[in-house]
Amino acid sequence: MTSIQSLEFKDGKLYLIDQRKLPEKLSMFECKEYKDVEFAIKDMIVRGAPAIGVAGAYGIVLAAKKFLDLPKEKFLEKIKESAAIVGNARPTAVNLMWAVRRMMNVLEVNRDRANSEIYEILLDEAKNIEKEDLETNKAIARYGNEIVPEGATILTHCNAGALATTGYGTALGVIREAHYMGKNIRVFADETRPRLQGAKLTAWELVQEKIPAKLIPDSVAAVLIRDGKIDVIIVGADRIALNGDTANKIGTFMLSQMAKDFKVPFYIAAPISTIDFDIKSGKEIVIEERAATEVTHINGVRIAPEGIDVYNPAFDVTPNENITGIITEKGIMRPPYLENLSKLKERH
Ligand SMILES: CSC[C@H]1O[C@H](OP(=O)(O)O)[C@H](O)[C@@H]1O
Repeated sequence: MTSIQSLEFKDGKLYLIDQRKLPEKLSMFECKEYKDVEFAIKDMIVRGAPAIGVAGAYGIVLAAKKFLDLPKEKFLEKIKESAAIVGNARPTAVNLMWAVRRMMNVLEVNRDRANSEIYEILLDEAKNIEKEDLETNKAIARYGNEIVPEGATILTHCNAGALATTGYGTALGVIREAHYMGKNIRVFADETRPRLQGAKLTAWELVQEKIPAKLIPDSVAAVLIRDGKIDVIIVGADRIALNGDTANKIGTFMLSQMAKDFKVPFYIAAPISTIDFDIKSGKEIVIEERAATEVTHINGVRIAPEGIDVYNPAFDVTPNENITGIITEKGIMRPPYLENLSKLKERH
């Protein structure tokens, strides 16, 4: 059973697996204050929607610690300023702002308490968010296995594993669970250019646990789907609109279109905290654009000529009509998504 834990809050600091250095090196990045957390999210030391949400929550705890000795009003003001900085570190994954808002609600409710009490209450809330995430992933894994047949070949994209969450994973959690249930599954993992989360992170998780898998260049997926080699596709998500349109790592939309054309089931695995109940369609989702060097370089080595322009959107939006189902901790959501996802609001 996996024991990969992407982060840990200990002795008043947040420790993150430095995912930029995997698979060659397993090392921890230490966050002493909220600005370290902002940097870690921006530079993808920690990445993956649920993981950056939990990291963001602990960033606010670190802010409370930093400003503890200020007069009350200044203390509250500085925490709110820090929360805005951490919450805006990356725009697409809704979990970051969801976690920040949840922490701010707790701050507001307890604003009249002593600063030291507020610090402890915020720390407890961040720990709750972390604990709930792991429980959520286990529930997603159980429900997800309703759609994984014995002996299935599963295609996944990017990393929606233990490293993208506080543990176990979402899409990769379903795959893990199927493996541990003895379903004799095998995996094709897209390398996922340009940041190579599949090659560096998903492959690492699969190898750690000896889950039968093959790493493929992204462009191989279409041939496997066309040739009937894939039984089901399961990917993660960064933001889900109420109509089911889903933002996920760039390349997901292309997979979903191939799946639709060749009638391969295509599932999103995500916690309810990844649903944005304030937007009705994927058109409203902000897609993060990242640095050109992510495309022109690999591990710091230039592979494209100086002077070439680059377009590097980190995500794309899969239209709801391409999605067979959305696996959540409350069950598998099916179309009509607007009706069915809206019902989840009160359960969240
Ligand atoms: C379990 S959410 C994982 C989700 O996040 C990844 O994006 P990034 O690596 O840029 O944080 C990717 O979209 C995954 O599906």
